[in-house]
Amino acid sequence: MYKFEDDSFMLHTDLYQINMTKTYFEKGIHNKKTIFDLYFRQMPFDNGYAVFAGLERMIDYLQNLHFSNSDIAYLETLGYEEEFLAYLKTIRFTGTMRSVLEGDTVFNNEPLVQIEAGLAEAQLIETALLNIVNFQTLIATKASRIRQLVPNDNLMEFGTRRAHEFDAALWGARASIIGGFNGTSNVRAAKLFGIKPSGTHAHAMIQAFGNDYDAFKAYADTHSDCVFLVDTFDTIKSGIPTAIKVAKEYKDKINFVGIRIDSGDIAYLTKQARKMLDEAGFHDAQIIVSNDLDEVTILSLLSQGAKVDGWGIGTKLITAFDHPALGAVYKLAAIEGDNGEWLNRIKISGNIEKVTTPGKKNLYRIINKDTGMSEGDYITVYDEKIDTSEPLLMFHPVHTMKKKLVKNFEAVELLHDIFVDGELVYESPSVLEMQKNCEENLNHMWEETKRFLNPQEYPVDLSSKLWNIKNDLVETLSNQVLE
Ligand SMILES: Nc1ncnc2c1ncn2[C@@H]1O[C@H](COP(=O)(O)OP(=O)(O)OP(=O)(O)O)[C@@H](O)[C@H]1O
Ligand SMILES: O=P(O)(O)OC[C@H]1O[C@H](OP(=O)(O)OP(=O)(O)O)[C@H](O)[C@@H]1O
Ligand SMILES: O=C(O)c1cccnc1
Repeated sequence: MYKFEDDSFMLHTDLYQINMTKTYFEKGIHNKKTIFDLYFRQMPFDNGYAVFAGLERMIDYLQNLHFSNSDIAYLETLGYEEEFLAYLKTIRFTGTMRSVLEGDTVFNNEPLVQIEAGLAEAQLIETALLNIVNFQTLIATKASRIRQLVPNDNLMEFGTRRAHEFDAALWGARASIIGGFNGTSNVRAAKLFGIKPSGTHAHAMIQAFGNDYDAFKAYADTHSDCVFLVDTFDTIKSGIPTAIKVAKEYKDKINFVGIRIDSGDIAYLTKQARKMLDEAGFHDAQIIVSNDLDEVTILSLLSQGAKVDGWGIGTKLITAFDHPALGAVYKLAAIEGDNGEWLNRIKISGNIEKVTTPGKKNLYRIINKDTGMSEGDYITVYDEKIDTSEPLLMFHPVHTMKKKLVKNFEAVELLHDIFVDGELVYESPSVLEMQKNCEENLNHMWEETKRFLNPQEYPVDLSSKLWNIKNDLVETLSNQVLE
């Protein structure tokens, strides 16, 4: 299908990255060491936390980073010169990558991924890294929001048909599992990522047989686990009674898992369904619902006392319907000076929240040892030591009068070495382990951070040392502009 057998992801970048690389190369600064930070500024869905996802794909991308022959030949047709192309051919990822882990709860304005690499290398990978993290983190976060509402129910991701093409369906399914879903209808995702495939059947099958009874029987003849879709003609008058009838006729010949309702008033219908199934003795039969569900409809259905055991959620999850982009950015924080020292770099903005935090940094989660709960995240200069034997002063980086003194705490490092000087030193766990990691992270978060609506802002603070460095740099640069 693709025209080039050696197509690579290297050109999955914005043209301006290649143009900047050309400038760096021709000016001889392409190998200067740099630090880039990847972070987002606004909490998605106005949620109190986000769930990080995308690391495994970033690793795969960086491991295979190279311009293929056809990439180079294509760039030649765009007019890039031979010497520059010869240099591009040599590019591999030889830098150091540090990252938070998949399933970690993360927050705005903290470095999630830190790349320490030559300027050209670090620049060229920006677009792909953002492309991966922005989507996967968004979907994992939405999945986790849904999971918080129904901690014990079966959550199935049904979105492939409405996803923004194949890749979104695949990686979105995986992200949903990291955020807490039990299974996905996408069989390829299940195969590739070792996750649970889940599914029932569609109206087409009932239509093919012409009536509920023949269709359910046909399904029962050909499967042991049976979930019957009961809303094709009339849920109360035909679908549910017929499902019960077939389940009684087949008794132990099938495992009557339950029914699915995909239209109508879900609160009313599930209450009726529960009554009818219970009266027939099928107390364990599950009621699964679907139809354009999201957090808001689920919350409303719960408040109406809907009787639901399983939720199939597609369109609104896989497209992150109410907040379609995370908005993560990738900013240069430091560059090597002529004598090998780090020169801090900053991007000034009229909006104080958008001013970048300069330099090579470390990120810690401050866990209160008395409560086991997280007091906030704390960003330091990379070689700064946190003295856990002394109380720690945490203060809001913009509204500095908001402060607290934390005692008896531990500082857990959140950025892990993934590549060191080009060598992969990290092995990704299974997707289910990532889901477990997410649950464990959430166990350290206060309910006030996790609540669905208007959560409390989670502190992401700078150490005094880093705060001073940032403010001094802002001061110096704004004075320069004035002069
Ligand atoms: N009791 C309820 N309270 C709140 N929302 C509900 C309730 N029951 C269903 N919904 C939601 O209302 C919307 C109904 O959409 P719509 O009118 O398109 O469905 P429908 O006509 O019942 O079914 P369809 O068009 O799929 O055959 C869906 O998003 C559904 O999840
Ligand atoms: O509603 P979602 O959250 O996206 O979940 C997936 C939907 O996909 C199927 O519908 P189908 O493609 O047959 O369309 P329809 O039910 O909207 O007619 C299924 O019956 C669900 O309703
Ligand atoms: O298995 C199902 O019921 C299913 C799968 C995809 C989309 N809608 C429903």
